[in-house]
Amino acid sequence: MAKLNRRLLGIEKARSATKDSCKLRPRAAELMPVMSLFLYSVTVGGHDLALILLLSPYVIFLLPSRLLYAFGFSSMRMSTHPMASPGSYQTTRSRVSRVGSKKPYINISRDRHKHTQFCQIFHSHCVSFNFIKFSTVFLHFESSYTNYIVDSWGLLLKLQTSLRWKYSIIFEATGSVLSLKNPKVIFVLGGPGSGKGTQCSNIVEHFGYTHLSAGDLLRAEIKSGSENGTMIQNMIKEGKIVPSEVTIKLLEKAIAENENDKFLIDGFPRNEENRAAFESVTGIVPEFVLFFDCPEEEMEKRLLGRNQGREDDNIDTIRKRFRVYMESSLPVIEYYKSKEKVRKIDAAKPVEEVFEAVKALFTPVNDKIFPLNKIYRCYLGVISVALNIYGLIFIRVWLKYWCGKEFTMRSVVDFM
Ligand SMILES: Nc1ncnc2c1ncn2[C@@H]1O[C@H](COP(=O)(O)OP(=O)(O)OP(=O)(O)O)[C@@H](O)[C@H]1O
Ligand SMILES: Nc1ccn([C@H]2C[C@H](O)[C@@H](COP(=O)(O)O)O2)c(=O)n1
Repeated sequence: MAKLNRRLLGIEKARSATKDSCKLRPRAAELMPVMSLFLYSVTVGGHDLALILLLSPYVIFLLPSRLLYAFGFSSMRMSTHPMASPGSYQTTRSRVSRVGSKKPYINISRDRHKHTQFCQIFHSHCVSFNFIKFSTVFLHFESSYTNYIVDSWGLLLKLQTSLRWKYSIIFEATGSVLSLKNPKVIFVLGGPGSGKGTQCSNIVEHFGYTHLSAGDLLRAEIKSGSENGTMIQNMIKEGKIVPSEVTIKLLEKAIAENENDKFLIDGFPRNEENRAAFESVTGIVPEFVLFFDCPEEEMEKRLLGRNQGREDDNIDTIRKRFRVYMESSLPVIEYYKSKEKVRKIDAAKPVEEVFEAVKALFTPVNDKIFPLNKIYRCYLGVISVALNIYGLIFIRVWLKYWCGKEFTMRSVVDFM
């Protein structure tokens, strides 16, 4: 029970982080012109203009759904959903799927034990909400008295055990809690000792990303005394790649528990299996792959001089890691090259020079042409609103004195 509570707490945290990031969605930049037009129309422009604005597709469709989304409401339009039909469903530790179907639908996040149940859907409907679609499904469990609620965030709640059915909202996605968080992910790849960790620290400092090192997460798992600890330790000692399932679970948890939505995933994916499994489990496709290219002799020199007490920084393991890198990790880089996602950096240069090259990739094009800090951006926003209003007043005056017409939507349309 305590374990379940801890798990719930973690998911609850992920849920609030997701909601927080959603709250930021309707951007000021997006709202400003509409708000200024609206302000103008209710104060100076006349009621018919305000009415037309209120009836605009943006205000009718996008704004309410964005606001609802921001506040976590759901109900919108009902429709039928292929999944939401009576039938037999199988729940395992982390999935609910129709019996015989491989496609996972929800993250049920039950417990550590492989737990399979069979359930029957006896009522369901589907809700489409903006670009998200989820279904409300009542499940009848044939083999268990334990009932849970699974909501669209992958949240698990315990129902009264007297109830024999289960109410759940199935989020049509990849089956990961991360589907709603929709984080921005950059994979950081390169040989052992190429300087991935060093440069990630610089990126975190300058660009507000969260750094997740797959190697660090695995080492922390060993230290935590988890059941996988010994297996991970042995594999790292041998320079081998830990099974994807283990690493992905650690990454998923770290992303879900972090409030940030921008992540540098360092040292992952290390092989084709890592890559394919991560994409299919989380549904996340990287923005790009930052590839640190460095000759082996230089990497070897750096690793031998690292002095961080890492068990795998000895010449035997280093050689094994190089072999695994050439055989398993380079094909992943080739794969992303074919997708035009690789940004290659010459990592043999001194740290500062490497970071200059990295910085160029992270600096938005606008900032390169016209660097503005936040205060100047605010000024610019206020100026653009003022110009909007000024422009409208100008059109109004111009219409009245030169064309002899009142400024209504009709007169603007007639004029055009
Ligand atoms: N450009 C550089 N020039 C010289 N030394 C560097 C450079 N970048 C990093 N180093 C040093 O090389 C060592 C390895 O760097 P770092 O830990 O960043 O590599 P890594 O790619 O993250 O390694 P691993 O894959 O083993 O975790 C560190 O001691 C670091 O200080
Ligand atoms: N995706 C990954 C990342 C790392 N490992 C293991 C094997 C590596 O030798 C070790 C250290 O990683 P590093 O800190 O050098 O990035 O961790 C893995 O199995 N799978």
